[in-house]
Amino acid sequence: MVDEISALLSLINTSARSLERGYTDERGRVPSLDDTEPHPLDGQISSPEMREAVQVLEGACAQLCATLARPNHTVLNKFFMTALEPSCLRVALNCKIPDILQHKPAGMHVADIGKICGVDAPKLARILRLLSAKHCFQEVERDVFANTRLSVQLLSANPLYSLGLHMTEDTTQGATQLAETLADAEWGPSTDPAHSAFNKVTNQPLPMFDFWAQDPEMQSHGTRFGIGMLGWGTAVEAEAVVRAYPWHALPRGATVCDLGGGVGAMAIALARAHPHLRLKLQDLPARMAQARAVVWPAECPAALAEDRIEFKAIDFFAEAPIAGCDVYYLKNILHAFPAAECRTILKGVRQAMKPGSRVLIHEYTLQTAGRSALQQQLTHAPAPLLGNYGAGRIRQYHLDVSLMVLVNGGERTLEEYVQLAEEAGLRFVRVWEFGDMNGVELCAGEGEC
Ligand SMILES: C[S@@+](CC[C@H](N)C(=O)[O-])C[C@H]1O[C@@H](n2cnc3c(N)ncnc32)[C@H](O)[C@@H]1O
Repeated sequence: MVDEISALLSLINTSARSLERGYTDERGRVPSLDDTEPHPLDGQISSPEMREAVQVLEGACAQLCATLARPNHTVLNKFFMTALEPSCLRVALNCKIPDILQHKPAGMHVADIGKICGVDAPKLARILRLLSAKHCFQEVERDVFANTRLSVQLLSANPLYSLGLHMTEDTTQGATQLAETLADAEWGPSTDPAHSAFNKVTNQPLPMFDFWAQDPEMQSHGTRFGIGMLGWGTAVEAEAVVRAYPWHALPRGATVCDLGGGVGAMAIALARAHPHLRLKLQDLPARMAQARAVVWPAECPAALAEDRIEFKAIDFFAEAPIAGCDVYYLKNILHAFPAAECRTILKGVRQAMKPGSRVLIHEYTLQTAGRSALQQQLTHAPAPLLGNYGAGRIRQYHLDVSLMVLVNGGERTLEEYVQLAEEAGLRFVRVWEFGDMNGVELCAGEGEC
């Protein structure tokens, strides 16, 4: 045990020093929690070294604390009581407290904050104090609160604010019915997206996205989810794929179909970084209209002017995507659907492929205990950390269960993706590690791949 503790301390030391060096290389200073101006690195995709160091640091700190603290203490602190945190955060978000505290480096008395947002000041102080204990806000003197490096991420202009509202409301409320949903004889084993904990709590029969689209009172939830997804993408550094996959090796004029690409967040990143590619964006008609008329003219006019982008509406359950593309890219699509629907989508892609086409599925690939031949291809944490980095990669499991709560969906393991692909006539080529999520590359299952 002493050896394990020394090894964990050594991992903490090495990873923390590595992060310190990563920051100081850029601007000569490690950011402080009190900083309310972003560090230049905050808006950039992390280097693989810094990303790895954060995962090791978080995993090792959590493992060390779980090892050395009394177990009943840890169960209370890390599992039971944390359930209150989303509710406290929701109060702060509803009140837009980060906005209220903006440009107030010396802080503001809670009596004044309470007056602006109409919440009882003594109660608000207790909520802000709890959040301050985790560095989201700081109590600079008694009852005077200021922003921190974390709370400025929740300014209402930041898409993370919308994500926070969605998670602290839709997800948190839905999660209260998870145990009841799993215990339900019909809903427990069901893969119907309308048999979710979210449906139990909202007591209505539509899958979440349809409910938001069809009920006028719920449309704001759909809108904030859409904005929130931009915040999610930035926080999880989804754009790492733009540099980490060898798009540059594709010949000039090679075609990439972003299937279910929404308004094109990823296609825009690709079009900007790799102007030699021709992009095809496919999604439901409303998204295509929004992409063509609003998003691309503002975000990527060069691709429009140079005719490097084509928009084509699709229902991927009813038809195949544009035929003959070099790469079919599917990000965060399959995790929302049961296996039968995924096979339909992938068979459509298979039908559209030409010899040499590739499919790139960009999702989390869940790491489980044990190391199958396929799982060997994923990076494993250094001992004595859990092989999956434990708390250092907790987001994949959080998202997996969020999907279960909201739409009865879920993330998959690499083995499950490979099986789905084979059932659709595709063959596994390799897995790419893009940091948070991974890319599962497939080819048409015949001839040379
Ligand atoms: C979670 S979003 C992912 C969007 C994008 N790939 C990304 O990662 O930002 C799922 C996308 O699938 C699209 N979608 C859902 N059902 C569809 C269908 N039947 N045909 C085409 N697109 C669909 C949605 O409109 C949405 O844009």
